[in-house]
Amino acid sequence: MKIAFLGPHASFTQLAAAQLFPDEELLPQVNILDCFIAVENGSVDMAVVPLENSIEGTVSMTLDYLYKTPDIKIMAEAVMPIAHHLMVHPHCVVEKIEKIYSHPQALAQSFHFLDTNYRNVIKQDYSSTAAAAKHVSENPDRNLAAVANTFAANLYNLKIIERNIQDFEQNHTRFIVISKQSHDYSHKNLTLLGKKSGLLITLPEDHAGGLHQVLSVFAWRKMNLSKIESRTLKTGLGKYFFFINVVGKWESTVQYNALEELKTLQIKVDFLGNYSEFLLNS
Ligand SMILES: O=C(O)C(=O)Cc1ccccc1
Repeated sequence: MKIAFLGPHASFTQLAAAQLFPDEELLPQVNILDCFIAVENGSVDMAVVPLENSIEGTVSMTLDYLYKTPDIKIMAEAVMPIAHHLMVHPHCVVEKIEKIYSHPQALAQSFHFLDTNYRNVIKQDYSSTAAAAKHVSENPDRNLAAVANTFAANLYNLKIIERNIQDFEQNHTRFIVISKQSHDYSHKNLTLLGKKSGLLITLPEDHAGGLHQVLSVFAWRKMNLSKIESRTLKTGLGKYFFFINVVGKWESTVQYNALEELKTLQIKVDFLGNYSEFLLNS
């Protein structure tokens, strides 16, 4: 099987993909959109992309493309502890660092550290932490730094000058496996954290109690929600869709009835699947 991931090699997403798919062909993509395109056009069977971080919140690009591609479903979810390190080329003069590159989520997760210690240094968004590390390694004549993981430091021959720079000790990222097939993915060697289902909800129009109606469909069936996130529809200010996670594996008739009730209320539902959540190593 072919599995796309947000690359290049040694990105956090690759570390997740390698644990989820140790025996499959992993194909690095330049950005999250390319992961979705590869699944959409069938050049890969699945892709692994980041969905949410415990410090910085949702990866909005992933949520947006899940919404835009209703035939792409979630097959599994995996949670991985994240540690960020500041790294430079061995020739770098640390006192003269002019720019720090990383994925926007990594820069945000290390914001206070970087703001305190490198206040006057430009922070530059890059497509991934590993791409930032690669860029630093390819520009040895400039005094650049990257925020990335130890695998990237080793692969791109960079020197770690500050370890564990994330602002909070507890730092976890949730990755999802996306595919055009919706069956539940299982993995016998990974720790199973639980089962859940995912839905994207769009209300027909803005009216009093609209969201309450949606929530009541789950509430009276005692379906416990573990996440509800609103995201702009990009059709004007104040217009949103909702990403919802329901905890546990639900009896199919209960789930079917809940989805039917939402449709009766003229609520647009994209059911993303029933899937397992795994714990990964850092
Ligand atoms: O940039 C990476 O390496 C990624 O895989 C995305 C990401 C960024 C920061 C924390 C977790 C995942």
